[in-house]
Amino acid sequence: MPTENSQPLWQPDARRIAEARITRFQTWAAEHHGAPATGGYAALHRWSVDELETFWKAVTQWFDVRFSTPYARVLGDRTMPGAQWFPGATLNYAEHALRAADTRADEPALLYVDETHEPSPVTWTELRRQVGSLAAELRALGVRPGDRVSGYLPNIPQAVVALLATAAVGGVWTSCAPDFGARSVLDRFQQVEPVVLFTVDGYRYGGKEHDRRDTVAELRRELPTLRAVIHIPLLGTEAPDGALDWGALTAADTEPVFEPVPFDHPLWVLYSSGTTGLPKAIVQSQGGILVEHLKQLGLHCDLGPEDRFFWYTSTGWMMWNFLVSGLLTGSTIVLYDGSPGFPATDAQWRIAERTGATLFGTSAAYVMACRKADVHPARDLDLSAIQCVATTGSPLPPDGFRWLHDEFAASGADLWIASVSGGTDVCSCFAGAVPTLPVHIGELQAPGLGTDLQSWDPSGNPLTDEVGELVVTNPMPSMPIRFWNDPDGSRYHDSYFDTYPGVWRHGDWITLTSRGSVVIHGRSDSTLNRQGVRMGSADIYEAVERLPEIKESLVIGIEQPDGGYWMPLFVHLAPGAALDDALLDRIKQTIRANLSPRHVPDEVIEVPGIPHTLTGKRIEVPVKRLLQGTPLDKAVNPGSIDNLDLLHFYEDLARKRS
Ligand SMILES: CC(=O)CC(=O)O
Repeated sequence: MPTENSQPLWQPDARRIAEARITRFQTWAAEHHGAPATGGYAALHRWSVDELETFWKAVTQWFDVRFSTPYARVLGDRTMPGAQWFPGATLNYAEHALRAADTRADEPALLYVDETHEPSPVTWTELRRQVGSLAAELRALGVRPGDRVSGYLPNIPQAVVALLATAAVGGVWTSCAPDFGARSVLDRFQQVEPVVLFTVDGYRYGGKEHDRRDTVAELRRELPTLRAVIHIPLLGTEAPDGALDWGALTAADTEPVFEPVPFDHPLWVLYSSGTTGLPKAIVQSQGGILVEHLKQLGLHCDLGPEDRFFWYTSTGWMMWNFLVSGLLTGSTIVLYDGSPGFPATDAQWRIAERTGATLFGTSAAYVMACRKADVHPARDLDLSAIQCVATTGSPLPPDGFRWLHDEFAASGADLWIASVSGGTDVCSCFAGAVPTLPVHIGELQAPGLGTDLQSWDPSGNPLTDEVGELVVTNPMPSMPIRFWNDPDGSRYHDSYFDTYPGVWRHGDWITLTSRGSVVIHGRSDSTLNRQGVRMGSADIYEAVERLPEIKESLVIGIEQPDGGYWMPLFVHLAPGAALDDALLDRIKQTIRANLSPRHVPDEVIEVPGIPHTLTGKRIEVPVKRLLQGTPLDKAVNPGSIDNLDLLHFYEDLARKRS
């Protein structure tokens, strides 16, 4: 597999290698913890998984993690699921995120940018003051450790303040982006029963204002556990009846008080849609996220106080939480609230230029869109501060690597391209950026430290240079401590551990190459994953099948060779119905209003029927495989299908599309 690509596209120079934090960490860990001093990253990685406890102890020391109560040991129990990290320890995530306020008081912690592209700084002192004020108000409102605090907010400074204030009091943060419809938000927030809701009145996107006051009113009606609603007047409206005003709650000059919480105390709930049922409500811990993100951002992304970290994301995606954790490394983080391509495709590059971003993260799809639109960011803009362009959401296709490389090389820049992959489930990366390793086209540089990433065949044999299931054979601190709405842990177990007992199976196809790099090939199950946003097909069925004209439907998503994602919705119509423009519009409108614009399919295709298993389950994976070109006899077991003839339609469609 790796031989076609034997020459790296990029190689870090000696200065970059010597100055990288990961190099300095390795030298220090060799002196203090017995890590290998030679052998480069491969040796360090091997050590980090073989000596897992020593590695994580070293991470806490290197990053000076402040334990309020010391830990008894690093790993109490390493069984997955249920590994116990740093038992006995207490600490607080928010305290670490605000540490740079002690030394860089007047420098920006946040650079906020809206669609005017004018950056507004929030200094470390100001961020710390607002968090202090809001944390005191949350306590006064009766918020106690473990209470859930929710945000229906765009990517604005107030969202960061609310997350940190919640963490400071030991509350559990959870957020949805305001382009989510009421049903999507309620499917998430009703599971966790928040006591506080932070909300905007609306948001601006693509040059337009989107008033969300009706949705907010619906959320308030349908979330009976709310004790307080805090109104952030992004569109300038008055706080509705009974809502508190953001300005009043963040006005005091109050030092934050950080609740020392157990290492495995919940920090936040993230959501990830599976194929059925409500979105999984994934709970990650304060300590687990703290150490994983210090490792990932401080060592792999090489971020520190001199950096400006910009990742294009919304609050509904784990990359937002990852971006906020940039504060842990003392970096300034760049928050952009707006359309990725407004007023033109190059918008994100312009924001990177205006903010002096040193690490610019985006989706692989955005890179491909720029290439297609003939954008020349490095030629037309001053991007000299950028050291690294990172991508995620889907694997960066080879043409994306070449385009980025050539664009920057032509302007004399030495660009490190990091394609990274992980997921909401661990709020981090399994593989991706390593500043000291070469980059090969189409490949992630290497598995992350402390992550025993492997590719397994169905019998659990490790594969090299062959496609297999992505598995992680050791616990990672940011793996979920549990799912919120899952008292016996069965949904958590079934999501990752039912294929290979005791081993995390992620649901991606992966190749580990013999040179140590990684190729991700897309989902190995039927989860929809559109540029990193995972969606449940069941949500789409529920919305669309409310229309009387739709008898049944089936949605799949296919990763395209150019990095795009094709998400067709197949509809079997009720007798007498016709898929005309009016019905098409209503289908799209229903999905947009009930779920979100991201759920709207790329195409709606009428089909003679939806195939099922003999037990009546729609067969999404076989249809996906047929459309990816797998022959029918390999895509399905014919004996397990209720109406095999229906599959010929999808087979024909695949032929026509190829
Ligand atoms: C890091 C990631 O894997 C982000 C995503 O694509 O969900």
